[in-house]
Amino acid sequence: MKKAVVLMNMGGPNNLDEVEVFLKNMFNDKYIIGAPQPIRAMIGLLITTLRKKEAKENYAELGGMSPIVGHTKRLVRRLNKTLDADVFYKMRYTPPFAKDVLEDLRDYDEIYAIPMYPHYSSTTTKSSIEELQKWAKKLKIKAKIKTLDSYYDNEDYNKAIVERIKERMSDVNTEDYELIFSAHGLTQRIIDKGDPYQDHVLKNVECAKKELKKQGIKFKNIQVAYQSRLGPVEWIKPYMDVTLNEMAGKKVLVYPISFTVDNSETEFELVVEYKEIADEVGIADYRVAKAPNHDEYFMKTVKHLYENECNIEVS
Ligand SMILES: C=CC1=C(C)c2cc3[nH]c(cc4nc(cc5[nH]c(cc1n2)c(C)c5CCC(=O)O)C(CCC(=O)O)=C4C)c(C)c3C=C
Ligand SMILES: [Fe+2]
Ligand SMILES: [Fe+2]
Repeated sequence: MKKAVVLMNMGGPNNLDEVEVFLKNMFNDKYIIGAPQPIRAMIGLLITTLRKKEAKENYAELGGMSPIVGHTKRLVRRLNKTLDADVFYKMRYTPPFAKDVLEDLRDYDEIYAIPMYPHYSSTTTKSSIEELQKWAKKLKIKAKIKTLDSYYDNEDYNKAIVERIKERMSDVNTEDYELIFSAHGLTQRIIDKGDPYQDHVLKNVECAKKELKKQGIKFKNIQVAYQSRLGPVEWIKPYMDVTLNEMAGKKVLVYPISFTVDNSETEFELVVEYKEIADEVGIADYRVAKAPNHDEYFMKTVKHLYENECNIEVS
C-alpha cells in the first residue's frame, strides 16, 4: 500500500516574479473575494495593481521570496524521515499547485491531505481541499484522498505553541510581559456568513492558556488581536495596531496563532511592520515568537493527524 501525506498551505512567492501570480490567484479565489465573475476579476485586478509594488518591496526585504517556502520544505524533509508515508506539499496560490503534486501521486493508494491551518475557514481549508478534489477528479487520480477540518485543540500542537513562547522568553521573566495572540484577520462579512475561523481561534487561545497554566507560565495579561487588515471594509476586531497603541510603556510578546509555519505575515508584518508601531507607541520591549515550524511537538501533531484524524474522505 503506497501512502502519501500532502501538507496544504496558502503559498507565497518563490521569487519576486511570483508576487503578482500569488496576489492574482489569491484574489481570484471565490472564497477570498465573494463577488461573482466578472466583478471578482475586476476587484482582483484592482487590488493586485494597488498592492504589488509594496508587496514586492516587502518580499525583497525578506531575501526575494516568502519564508513560507523554506520552512515548509524543511518540515517536509524532516517528516519524510519520521512518517511511514512519502511527504509532499502543495500550495493554493503559488507552485507547487495541487495539479503538479497530484501528477506525481498517480501510483499511490492513499493520500492524506493535512491542512497547515489549525483553524477551519472557508478561505483557507475549504478552498485548499476543493482545489485538490477538483484536480484529483480531472486527472483521474485513483488514490483515496482523506483529510480533516481543524486541530486547534490538539494537545501536542498547543505544547508546540508553548515551546515557541518559552524559546522566545528564555532570557526574561514572562510575568513582566503582556502576551498577545495575533491571528490573521478575516472580513466580518465572512464570519457573519457562518465561518467558524474566529471561534476556532478563540478556542485555540483557551487551549494554549491551559497549557501555559499547566507548565506554570504566567503573563501579566493575555489577549487576542487580528492582523493583516486590508481595504476599507470591516474586519474582525480588535485590530492588532489598535491593541498595540494601548501598550505604551509595556513589555509585549506576540505569538502568531493562525500559522503553523512562518511566512511573510509573521516575519515581515509582525517582526518588521508592527515593530515600527511598537517603537512609535513607546512599547518597552516588543518580541515575536516563532510559529511551530519543525518543533518536535508539531511534528508529533502531524504524525498523529496522519495516523488517526484524517476521517473525511474527499475522493
Ligand atoms: C481578503 C483578503 C484576505 C483574506 C480573507 C485572507 C485570509 C487568510 N490568509 C491567511 C494566511 C496567509 N495570508 C498571507 C498573505 C496575505 N493574505 C492576504 C489577504 C487575505 N488573507 C494578502 C493580501 C496577503 C499578502 C501579503 C502582502 O504583503 O500583500 C500569508 C503569507 C504568505 C507569504 O507570502 O508568506 C499567509 C500564510 C489565513 C490563515 C487566512 C484566514 C484564515
Ligand atoms: Fe491572508
Ligand atoms: Fe498582511
